[in-house]
Amino acid sequence: MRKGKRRNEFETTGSRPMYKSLEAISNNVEENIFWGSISGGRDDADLYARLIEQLRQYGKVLTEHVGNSSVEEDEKALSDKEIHDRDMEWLNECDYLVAEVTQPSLGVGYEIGRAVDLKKTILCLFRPQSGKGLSEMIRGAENGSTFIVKDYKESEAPTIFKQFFKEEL
Ligand SMILES: O=c1[nH]c(=O)n([C@H]2C[C@H](O)[C@@H](COP(=O)(O)O)O2)cc1CO
Repeated sequence: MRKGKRRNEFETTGSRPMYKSLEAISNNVEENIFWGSISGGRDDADLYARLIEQLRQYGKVLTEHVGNSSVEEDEKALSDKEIHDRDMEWLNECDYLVAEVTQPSLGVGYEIGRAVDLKKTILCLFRPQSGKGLSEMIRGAENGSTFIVKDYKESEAPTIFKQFFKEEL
């Protein structure tokens, strides 16, 4: 697990931030978030599910629904406001954020902006082989510490996650 140096300003070594869920505090688990396109297009949904599976090694993934093939149907049970407010609550609770940004998504872009504002630690993953381009507003936010952008192939994801969670990226 990652140690102190990239912790956001609300966290201090040895104590849990106040906004974490009681479950996470009592079980002493990291809570992480995975983001990927939903309304923006589901072409990469199977990839999201595989990445989420890998992320489970590093703590609880609060947003597992992003990889579910039935997510659009499932989320119909909630209002837009409920989805937004739930996701913002998870954002407040979480330790680290991973966004697959190859498929452009307004929601993912919005969430990344909110996460930056909350001084969270963010990893954005982009696949150049897709032939798509990544927004300069994402690539240009890279700071080598709390906002990491990695061009990758799926086969490289395990190593990238290992390095990210060990603070070696
Ligand atoms: O039903 C939803 N549930 C949900 O959690 N989201 C969040 C999680 C995703 O990372 C992100 C996707 O945004 P978009 O739908 O604009 O592609 O927004 C988005 C939607 C649909 O907009």
